[in-house]
Amino acid sequence: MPEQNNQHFHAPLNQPRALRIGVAGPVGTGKSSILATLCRELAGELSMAVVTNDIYTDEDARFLRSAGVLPTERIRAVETGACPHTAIRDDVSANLDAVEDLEEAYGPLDLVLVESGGDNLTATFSPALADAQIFAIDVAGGGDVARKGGPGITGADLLVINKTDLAPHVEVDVERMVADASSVRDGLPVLALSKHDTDSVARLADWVRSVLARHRAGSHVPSDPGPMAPHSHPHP
Ligand SMILES: Nc1nc2c(ncn2[C@@H]2O[C@H](COP(=O)(O)OP(=O)(O)OP(=O)(O)O)[C@@H](O)[C@H]2O)c(=O)[nH]1
Repeated sequence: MPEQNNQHFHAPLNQPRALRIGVAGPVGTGKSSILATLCRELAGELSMAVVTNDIYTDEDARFLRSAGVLPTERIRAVETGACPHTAIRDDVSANLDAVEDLEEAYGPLDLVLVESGGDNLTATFSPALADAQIFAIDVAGGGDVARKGGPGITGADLLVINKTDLAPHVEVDVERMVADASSVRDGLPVLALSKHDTDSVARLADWVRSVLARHRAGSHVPSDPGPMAPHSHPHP
């Protein structure tokens, strides 16, 4: 793990703040695992921090701290109370405070990952909180989930179809699921991912690098699929 900077930091005017990527999706689809994977892949080259949202606990933050993927003080938990949507979409102040505290304490940061509380298919981040959004569904939820639509599936900057290693056990055709998802996403990228498949993990990290490059170039929205053309990702 790289040496971490504990000094207080004020970003110079010409330096962009950290890229903020939100990760949302239904309960148990692998959001925390995606954060852990990205920290493992990218913390050697980027200065990173994480904010988790749980309804009543700080369980996701504790999972990430115990995974040892980042220094524990770079992982902050927001307890959202009853409605996880509110904290990431409507009143994002608690999350923004957490992000800004982390930038103040450990900046300059390149990347802050914000995990939403597990919810349903309608969770989306306010653009005031996240510059780009990953939405995670998984094969264990059934092959037809990708066809159900909803703002996460149709509009997230990257749709992850997770746990593809489980597909044979739950009788899901991943290629079909990717095609279904791609057809409702109007060219936005879809990634078939398994934390056990190093090629898919590398593609996930490459997507984040490409979004970061656009962020640094001053382009806010990841408007093109970058290296993740919808039909170009093999899966295990
Ligand atoms: N087989 C397999 N299991 C996975 C994969 N990714 C995550 N899991 C497992 O799925 C379960 C849920 O993963 P989490 O990362 O906790 O999911 P989450 O979306 O953060 O869960 P909530 O925060 O409770 O909504 C855990 O047992 C993970 O080990 C994967 O790629 N393959």
